[in-house]
Amino acid sequence: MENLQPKVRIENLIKIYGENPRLALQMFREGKSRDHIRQAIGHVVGIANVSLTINQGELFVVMGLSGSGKSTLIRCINRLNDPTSGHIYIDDEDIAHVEEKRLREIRLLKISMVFQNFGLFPHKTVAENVEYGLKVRGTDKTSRHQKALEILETVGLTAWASYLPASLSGGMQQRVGLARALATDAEILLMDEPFSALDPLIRREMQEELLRLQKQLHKTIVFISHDIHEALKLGDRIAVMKDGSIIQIATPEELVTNPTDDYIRAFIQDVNRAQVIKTGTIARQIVPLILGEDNDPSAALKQMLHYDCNDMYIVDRDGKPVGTVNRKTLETAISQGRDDISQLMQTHFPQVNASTRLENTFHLCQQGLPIAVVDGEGFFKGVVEQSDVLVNILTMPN
Ligand SMILES: Nc1ncnc2c1ncn2[C@@H]1O[C@H](COP(=O)(O)OP(=O)(O)OP(=O)(O)O)[C@@H](O)[C@H]1O
Repeated sequence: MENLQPKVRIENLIKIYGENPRLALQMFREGKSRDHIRQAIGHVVGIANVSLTINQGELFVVMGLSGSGKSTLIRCINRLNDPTSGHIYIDDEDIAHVEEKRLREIRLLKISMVFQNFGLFPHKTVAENVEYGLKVRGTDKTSRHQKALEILETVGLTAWASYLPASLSGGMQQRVGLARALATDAEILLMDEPFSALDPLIRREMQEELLRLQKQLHKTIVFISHDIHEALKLGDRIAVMKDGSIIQIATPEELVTNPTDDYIRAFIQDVNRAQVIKTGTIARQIVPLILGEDNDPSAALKQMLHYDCNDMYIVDRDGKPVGTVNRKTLETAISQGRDDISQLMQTHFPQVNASTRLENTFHLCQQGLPIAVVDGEGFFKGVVEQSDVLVNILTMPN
């Protein structure tokens, strides 16, 4: 992501549950362990000194096993849980220390929380349900109805606007709930395991729906999940929690390629890495030959020897790949005194976008040539060899 703008900044957050959190806080600061504090005075350190920044427009997943502190963390962001110590800045305003009145305004205007069952009102129509968030924010009737219809169209439920939720299937009701959360003007969405009660098929549908809507809406989303596959699919970044602390914050790719410890490794051991790693990440950066400029076969051969490759890419003057040249072909051409590379070029070659996951690059390996990796505009970014693809799919990181 470019131009990262912090939206939520958490600094040294500590949340302790119990009668006397100050005493427990003191013990914690003296270096007593979470277990020790629980055994000694029965207090639970829910969040044990967490700092992190969530950027504007980011879908930030908080993942961890049951009891690791995910809900506690997300509930501190809108102060459903009062932090014991630390700061939570939302747009540079410390929500941990604002007065009640301002807190209510922030909750109303900036933050929307989505729970597991979405809690639709059974006696309100689908449209009225979607409008609800806007209604409590004081949006007038015409505008909120208009907005509700727009968002219902986005989730493909326009025809159901005047029905009661009970007339819709479970999956459709979930979509209404999601539409309601997204229809509010809240810039920050806190989603606490919203899809975990759904059957796998609907769950996948909802995940895709969320990703699709997020592309249009660019909300800042904090999404809790205990499912690594969901986290990897949805998250721009993922924070992995354990015992109230954050063990690693990383992009999905970093997490599967560079886990920091055994706890993370255990999480990712069953992950299909090919579905996560982008081809661009493993591309080798090489300087290709430029058509019309690098015409000398001997110089080209030298370049190939430098990279120790058998096939070299040729790009046009804009930097887009146009073909490859083979080492043997070059050697033969040199021995025959031929000197124009464009005559030796093979114009059929495999090409893939840098953001393509390895699982969709795999089939290109069969062509026997290194694969040209290009960016969104088609400019040459590097190559991947068949062996690069296989090694990255098959090898677990250390
Ligand atoms: N109201 C509470 N009173 C006392 N302890 C609590 C309270 N809420 C949470 N805890 C404790 O804080 C720790 C973190 O709980 P939290 O609910 O944040 O974890 P979680 O990762 O969201 O778990 P789950 O996935 O099961 O919802 C746990 O040890 C839990 O027992």
